[in-house]
Amino acid sequence: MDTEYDLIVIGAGSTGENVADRAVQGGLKVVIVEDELVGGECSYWACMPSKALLRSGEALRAAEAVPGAAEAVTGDLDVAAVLKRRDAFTSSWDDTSQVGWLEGAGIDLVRGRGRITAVREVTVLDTDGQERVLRARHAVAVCTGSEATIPDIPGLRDAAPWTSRDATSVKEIPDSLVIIGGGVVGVEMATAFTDLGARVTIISRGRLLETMETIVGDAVVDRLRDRGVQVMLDTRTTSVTRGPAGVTVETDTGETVQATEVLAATGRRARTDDLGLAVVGLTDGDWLEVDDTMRVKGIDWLYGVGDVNHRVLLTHQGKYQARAAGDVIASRAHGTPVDDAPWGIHVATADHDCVPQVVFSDPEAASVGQTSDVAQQAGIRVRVVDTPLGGVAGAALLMDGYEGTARMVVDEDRGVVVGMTFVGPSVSDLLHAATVAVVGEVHLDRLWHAVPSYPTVNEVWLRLLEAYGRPQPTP
Ligand SMILES: Cc1cc2nc3c(=O)[nH]c(=O)nc-3n(C[C@H](O)[C@H](O)[C@H](O)COP(=O)(O)OP(=O)(O)OC[C@H]3O[C@@H](n4cnc5c(N)ncnc54)[C@H](O)[C@@H]3O)c2cc1C
Ligand SMILES: NC(=O)c1ccc[n+]([C@@H]2O[C@H](COP(=O)([O-])OP(=O)(O)OC[C@H]3O[C@@H](n4cnc5c(N)ncnc54)[C@H](O)[C@@H]3O)[C@@H](O)[C@H]2O)c1
Repeated sequence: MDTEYDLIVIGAGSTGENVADRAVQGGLKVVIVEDELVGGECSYWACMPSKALLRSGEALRAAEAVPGAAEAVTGDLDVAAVLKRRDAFTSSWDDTSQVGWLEGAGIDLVRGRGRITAVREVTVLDTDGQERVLRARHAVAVCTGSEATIPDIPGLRDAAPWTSRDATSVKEIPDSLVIIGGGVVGVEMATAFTDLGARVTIISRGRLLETMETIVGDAVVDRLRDRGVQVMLDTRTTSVTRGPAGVTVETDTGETVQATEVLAATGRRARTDDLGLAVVGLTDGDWLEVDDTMRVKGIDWLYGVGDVNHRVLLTHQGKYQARAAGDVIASRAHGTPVDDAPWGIHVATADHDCVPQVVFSDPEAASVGQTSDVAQQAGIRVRVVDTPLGGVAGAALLMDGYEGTARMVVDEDRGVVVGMTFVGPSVSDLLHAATVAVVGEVHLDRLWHAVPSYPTVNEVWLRLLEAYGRPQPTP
């Protein structure tokens, strides 16, 4: 195999695959280095298995809320079938098909642990202890992602805590699960393991889903409690001990929780510990600080793309960055013009204020852009418009007793939507229209002409515009 390439990509997760693909399409010779499974976290331990664990419960609840279908539901979830479907989505942790995709895309693969050992040089240590030195003519792209943190809570590390990987690859559902952390992983896994029959406690040091509008956390807390989950807010975990019967978790409110397993869902750290960053004057273990073309600040041949740059820890946003990075690496290699002005083809401008995200909780939450608080802190003159989703004909048809809320955040000076949040069943399908409105900075006057189809839940757009009020021509 060759040892010299135009571009070396370290990490074949969804981001690395896309950087490599775009660079090959741009005419570069590219190798990708992967230590575990081609496809990375999203395919095997994150998005896909977690959503597979959640989907069956969601489908069951949807059927139960529609008379006629509800009568046909005669039992509980079939847990074995749910896990089998999850295994199908992870290809039982076998990456053969994704390796086939790399081959088809013209990307060379080297398996092993990559480490930067000199300028534009990566040394790969394979599982047999053999080293191979690869050299890049133009660039190295670090796409090594992130991993779960285990917080410094007394006793937690010794209590064999689960991380998200253990939760999403679970083979046997524990009787009970205590989750530390009220972010996205905590909330989604509380939902999934409740669906799958575990008794769940979630301990959050603040609210749930704190980075979203408060309407989201409030709705999710109510629903989790309705479904028997013990939700402990504003509560710190002070110690964890494991005994023969499971774990005992102590908190600063004096409450104690006993459970079979404990899941640490307290965020992520960069996977850069053993990457040779010190060789190029950076600090091992740090996130990579990059510009909008994903180039590491101060090093013209090094790029950091996806989770590892800590801009936005989401698959779709990593892939978006990857399209910009793969294209700009090719342009810089060929000496062709670089379009790095805001919203140019070689930058990931949307990372700053236009990020869409769906949380697959019960009820679902979907948001894009700035929350009202963030917009206000940014100095925007904000008007917030809330409307209930249940009053929309499409929502009433979707299920009996539909409850949800939509919140529109308007920049009053520019007359555009800068943020949108939906919380309610199946709201993920409403999100992309909001993303287009926010990214496109579509003026509210023009949005009145974007007519939502009747009777779909999208009619909530009309309700929001009516609540905001239609500007009238001046006499
Ligand atoms: C439980 C969970 C659920 C999630 N659900 C969603 C979701 O529904 N939607 C969404 O958008 N996002 C979701 N995310 C976030 C998403 O998983 C990440 O944003 C995404 O996987 C990041 O992709 P990446 O390519 O940057 O990193 P990764 O997918 O982590 O890929 C990095 C790759 O680099 C490899 N690697 C690391 N170091 C080296 C090295 N030195 N040498 C060689 N190879 C190396 C790793 O083995 C890995 O394959 C979820 C995250 C979690 C934890
Ligand atoms: N549907 C999705 O898009 C999806 C699903 C899961 C994960 N993800 C992504 O994966 C990333 C990781 O998710 P996550 O939930 O682990 O992180 P997160 O940042 O969303 O939430 C972490 C939670 O842990 C709490 N926390 C942090 N340190 C703590 C400590 N020492 N003690 C107690 N609590 C502590 C935080 O207050 C927060 O509530 C997120 O950035 C998210 O975007 C996305």
